[in-house]
This record gives sequence, structure tokens and C-alpha cells, in this order.
Amino acid sequence: MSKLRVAVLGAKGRIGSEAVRAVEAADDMELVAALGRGDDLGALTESGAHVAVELTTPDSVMDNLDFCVRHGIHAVVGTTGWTDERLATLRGLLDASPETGVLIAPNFSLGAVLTMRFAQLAAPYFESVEVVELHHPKKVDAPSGTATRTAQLIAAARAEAGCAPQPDATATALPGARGADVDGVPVHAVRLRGLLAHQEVLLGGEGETLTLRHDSLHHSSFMPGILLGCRRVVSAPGLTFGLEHFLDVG
Ligand SMILES: NC(=O)C1=CN([C@@H]2O[C@H](COP(=O)(O)OP(=O)(O)OC[C@H]3O[C@@H](n4cnc5c(N)ncnc54)[C@H](O)[C@@H]3O)[C@@H](O)[C@H]2O)C=CC1
Ligand SMILES: O=C(O)C1=N[C@H](C(=O)O)C[C@H](O)C1
Repeated sequence: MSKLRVAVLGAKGRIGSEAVRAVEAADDMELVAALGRGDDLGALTESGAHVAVELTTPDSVMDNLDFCVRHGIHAVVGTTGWTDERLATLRGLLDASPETGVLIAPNFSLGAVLTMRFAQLAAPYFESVEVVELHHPKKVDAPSGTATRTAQLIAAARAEAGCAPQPDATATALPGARGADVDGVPVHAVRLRGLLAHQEVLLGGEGETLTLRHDSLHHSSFMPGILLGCRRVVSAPGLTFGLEHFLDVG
């Protein structure tokens, strides 16, 4: 059987360099291009890439996806910075290239995907929910894409269940003390030397709390999800948001 031809964008970065090794080690894949900032995207078409793994920066991802989708190259995207406006732009590109698939995964690790699912399930049953994400200090965006997505899923689950707004008597606060407000869910971002990628979802009810915690201790935690994304995106035209759609975690 012919191998899946995979390119990595952001190939010298922290996760991109790990993805290069993972693709090289996969029996059913061939690494056909490994591009860094400033490299010519023409290498993607010249190398005949079927899938581009996009692991760059929020300021680069849209131009890279514009190129990929216009050339019918499927994409597996881990880069953060997704806004409604960016998603609408991407959907417009995909409408013009209906056979192309793009997977955006706020987090490729199985544990993080499950944490989001568990948080969604638990959120309607507790009065209070807050998200704390903790990352290495070289991370350029806050809150993390994972925490933002987690909070959005929590808020949607609570809205659907008709939950009341969260109790919070705060009358005075230093700016930022109560975190960022993501659809009514407070999200707090910690940056600490020694950490990689971690998240806690704190849920509180009458006389009890529940804490969901996930820790990515090494970039290898993201690799099975990236490889799965590459294998599945080629037969999933359009936009898929969240790795859970390629996993049976319902
Ligand atoms: N979805 C997930 O599971 C994960 C997502 N990430 C996200 O992936 C992104 C990258 O994270 P890190 O590797 O830690 O950052 P990094 O800064 O180590 O790597 C980014 C790399 O992309 C390169 N780059 C920038 N523009 C480029 C372009 N136009 N073409 C090719 N290369 C370009 C940079 O020079 C750098 O080498 C971030 O948005 C991060 O949040 C990181 C880990 C897991
Ligand atoms: O920058 C990182 O490191 C990570 N970024 C993603 C995010 O913002 O959620 C995924 C993971 O947390 C690692």
C-alpha cells in the first residue's frame, strides 16, 4: 500500500520537531517536507504532500492554511489562536475546495481530549466551574487553546442545561485577578519554568468539589493524536474542530 505523504510546518519548533520524528517513525507515512519560518511553501506541492501538519505560530497559521487548502493539501493543525473570524475565513477557503479536509485540534493528547469531555459532562451539576491552565514560560498565547475550548464546552453544556450564572461576590479586584472570562467561565493562566502543558478544571457544589487534572509531561503525548489526525483527515472533507470527532469518546 502506498504511504501517506506528510509535510510538517514549524519543523524546528518544540512540537514540530517531535512531529517530524513521529512521522519518520510511522510505517504508513513518508515525511516529504519539513519547513521552518521563511521556507518556500512551494515545497509542499513539489513534494506531493497529501497532508501538512501545521505547528507554527498564530501569526503564520492562516497564510499556511490558505496555501494548503488552495492547493488541495489536507491539514492537521495544532497551532492556537482560533477566533470565530479566523474559522469563518477558513470555512470560506474550504467551501472553494470541497474535497480538502482540515482538522484543528486544540489538543492532540488523549488525556486532554478526555478531560474536556469529562468537564462537559460534569459542568451542569456544579454551581461553580473555573479552569486553570499551566504551561512552560515560552508559550506565546494565553489562555491556552485547550483552556479556551474547555471553557467554551463547559459554558455550552451549562447553557443547554439552563444553569444559573456562577456565584461570585467579587466587588473589587486587581485587573486579571479573576482570570479571563471565556463565555462566563473564569480561565486562569500560569507560566512556570519546569512545566510543559497542564490543566485543571475545578468544579464546586454544596459541600463538595471535583477537580479534573491533566498533565502532558512530554511532547510525545501529542504524537498519537497527530498521526491519527493525518490518517483520518484525508477522508474527512471540510473543517473538523477537535480530535474527539476522530475518537470514540462520546
Ligand atoms: N494542539 C496541540 O496539541 C498542541 C499545540 N501546540 C501549539 O503549537 C504551536 C507551536 O508550539 P511550539 O512548538 O511550542 O512553538 P515553537 O515556537 O517552539 O515552534 C513554532 C515554530 O514554527 C516556526 N514557524 C513560524 N512561522 C512559520 C511559518 N510561516 N512556516 C514554517 N514555520 C514557521 C517557528 O520558527 C518555530 O520554529 C503553538 O500554537 C502551540 O500552542 C503545542 C503543543 C501541542
Ligand atoms: O503551547 C503549548 O505548549 C501547547 N499549546 C496548546 C494549547 O494552547 O492548548 C496545547 C497544549 O496545551 C500545549
